Amino acid sequence: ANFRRVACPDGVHTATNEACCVFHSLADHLQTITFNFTCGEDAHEALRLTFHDAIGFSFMNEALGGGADGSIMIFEDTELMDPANNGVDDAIDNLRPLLTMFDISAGDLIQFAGAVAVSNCPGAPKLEFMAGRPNATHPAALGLVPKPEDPVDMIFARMEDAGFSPTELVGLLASHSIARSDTLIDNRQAVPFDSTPFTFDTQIFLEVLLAGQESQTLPAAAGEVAAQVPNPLVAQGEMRLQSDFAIAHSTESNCFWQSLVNDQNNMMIHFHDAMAKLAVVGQDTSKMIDCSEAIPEPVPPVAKPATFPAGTGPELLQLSCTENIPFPSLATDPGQATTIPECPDGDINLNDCPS
Ligand code: HEM
Ligand SMILES: [Ca+2]
Ligand SMILES: [Mn+2]
Repeated sequence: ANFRRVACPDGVHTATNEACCVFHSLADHLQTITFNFTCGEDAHEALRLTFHDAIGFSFMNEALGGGADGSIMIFEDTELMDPANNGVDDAIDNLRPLLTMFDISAGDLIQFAGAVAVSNCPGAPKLEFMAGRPNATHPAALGLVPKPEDPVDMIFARMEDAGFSPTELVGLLASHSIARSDTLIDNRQAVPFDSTPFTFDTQIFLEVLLAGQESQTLPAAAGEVAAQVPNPLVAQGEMRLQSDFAIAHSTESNCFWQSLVNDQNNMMIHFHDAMAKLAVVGQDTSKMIDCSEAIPEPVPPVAKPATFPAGTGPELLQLSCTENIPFPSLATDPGQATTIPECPDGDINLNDCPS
């Protein structure tokens, strides 16, 4: 191992490899300006963007896309015609100015920003970052990004064609622990997928297993199935993606999904490993340089086991795994139905979030 560090041109940082210097500076900018060291909306959307760029790849036909190559930013006008990419324009708009401020490719920017973003979320693992993605020369074909209303076998086939098993997909879906929809429900923003959208915890794996009671619209929106944690008067309840529900119950993935409930450590490992793969889809890693050192140390997990949200309980569990795996015994949060915070600081009114 090379233990010498080089002094970076910015006069502030040192790096194991000169090629990593720019990422140390970029991390500072992302943290202080773009994300404000917070696991908020902009961080969530930056993480989502890593997937929507990288999944534009097909082993069956490599002409369809270059994977994690920045094409979604470089050819935004084309790729955003795919309805599966609804909403990713916000992340692209946030990040695009950095392309002119830092000497980096669009693909590197997207994957690096996602890895820095998630470090702000309590309980996220420290992700890897390999530098050196050449800029995309053509857009990815439309139709490569899974949609929540797609049949689960179609989703698995699409993921397999990009190199991911059902287990790896479940690992990636830990991301839906810090996720809210802006586009699926008419006239609604930031509808959360679990009761703790600013904490990278296993609540998503638990709450998707609870019997549905209420959808956000009647009938449910395309890609939505009813969720258990309802809309209290003061704020909005959560929604379930049809795809998360189907993946939680498919025989290909249901036992693994269920096993992640209250297993923070295993969730972190599987998310870490699958993200390492996702970040280099379509890339020749032998030509890349490991700049993981530029990723900030993540905020540690909150020391709280998974719990049934207030007003729910084990009687609502729908378990389809037929292997004899005991389900963890979990407490139920006390009090009236859970009110899900809308801001990272715990405020329940989206209009009051610090920007
Ligand atoms: C079967 C595959 C997947 C489907 C169908 C899916 C679908 C969706 C949908 C419909 C939304 C809401 C977008 C909106 O309305 O604003 C969303 C949000 C999100 N997804 Fe996924 N997703 C999938 C996999 C992934 C993966 C692999 C990642 C990981 C990198 C990811 C990360 C996120 C994040 C972080 C958000 C939240 C964005 C925000 O809060 O603004 N998703 N996903
Ligand atoms: Ca969560
Ligand atoms: Mn959003």
